[in-house]
Amino acid sequence: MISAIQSHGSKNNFIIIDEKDIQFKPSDEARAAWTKKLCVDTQTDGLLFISESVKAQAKMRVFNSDGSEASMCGNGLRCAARYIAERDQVESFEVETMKAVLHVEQVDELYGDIPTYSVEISPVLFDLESLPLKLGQKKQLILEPVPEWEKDCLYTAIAVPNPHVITNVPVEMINSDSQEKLATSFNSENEWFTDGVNVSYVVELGEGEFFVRTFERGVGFTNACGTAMSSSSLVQVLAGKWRPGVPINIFNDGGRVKCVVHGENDQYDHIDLIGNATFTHHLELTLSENGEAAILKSNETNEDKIYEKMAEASKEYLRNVQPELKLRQN
Ligand SMILES: N[C@@H](CCC[C@H](N)C(=O)O)C(=O)O
Repeated sequence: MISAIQSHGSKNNFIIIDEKDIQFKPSDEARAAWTKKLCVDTQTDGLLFISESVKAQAKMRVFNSDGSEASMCGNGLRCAARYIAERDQVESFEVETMKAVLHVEQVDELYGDIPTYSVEISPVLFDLESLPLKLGQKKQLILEPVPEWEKDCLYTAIAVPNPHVITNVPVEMINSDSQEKLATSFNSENEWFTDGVNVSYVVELGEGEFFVRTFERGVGFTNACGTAMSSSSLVQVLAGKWRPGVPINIFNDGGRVKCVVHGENDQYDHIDLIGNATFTHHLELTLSENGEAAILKSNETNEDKIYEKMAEASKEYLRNVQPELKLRQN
C-alpha cells in the first residue's frame, strides 16, 4: 500500500504518485494501466509521477486519463511543485519534465489562503514539426485561417512543448458544438495532427481578461488546461490584445489564473503560469506490477472549501461580464 495525493490546479484534477514509495520499478505499461483505472475511479484527468532527477529537484511525468503520456502539464506542474516543495522543504527550484527543466516557485496567494505556485511554461515552439501539424508547405500557423476548419476563425499552433491549437471566438461559438467536433476530429485519424492536439477556444472578456476552454488530447473537455491558458495568453500578445511582461487574467471553467508572457521583438521564450495547487484528498492505494490499481482509502482535506469560494467568485464575475457564456458543470 502507498500514500498518494489527489489534487487540482483550476479543477484540472490529478493524482500525484511519488515513485520513491513504490517497491518495484514500474513499467510504462503499468503506469498507463494505473492511470486509466484510477482516473475512472476518482474522476481525475491524469496521473503525475514524481521521481528522482539528476538535473533538478525532482522529475514529473504526466499521463493523460486515456493512458497516453504528455510532454507537459501546466496545472499538474503547480500541484507537483507544491508536493515537492512540502516534501523537501524548498520554495523555489527546478523540476525536470519530459523535454525541459522548468523553474517553479511558491508565490503570494491570488485569493484567500489558497497555496499558489508560479511555473515556467517553456520552450515556446512555433514550427509545425514540433506539434506535429501537417499543413501543406506551411512552416508556422500564426493567427491565420484554415479554410477546411471553422471559417472566420484565425488559428495559432504552438508547442510548449505539448501541442496546442488556439483560436479566439465569439461567445455563440464557444457555446456551440463546434469545438468538440473540431477537437474530436483532430484527435482521431486525420490528415493534420498525427499525434492529436489540445484545442482551445478563447473568448475576450475585457481589457487583459479572457476566458479559455480546452478540449484536451487524451482526456476531452477539462475544467482548465494550464499549458493551453499559457499558450492562449501568448496568442493575445501576438494579436496585439495584450502586452508581454504584464499579468493577464485567464478565466476558465474551474476558476482563474494569471499568466505573464516573457520576451520581446516577436521572440517569446517562456510564460509564467500562476495559480492554485489544491490538495483535495489523501489517498491510500495499491499498485501492482501488472498494472492493477485500487483506492483503499480517500480522506478529504478542507482545502477545496476555500478554493470553492474563489471559483464561485470567478463564476459570478463571468456571469456579470459575459452573461451569455455557458459554463461547464463541475
Ligand atoms: N492539463 C494539462 C495538459 C495535459 C496534457 C495534455 N492533455 C496533452 O496531451 O498534451 C495542462 O494543465 O497543461
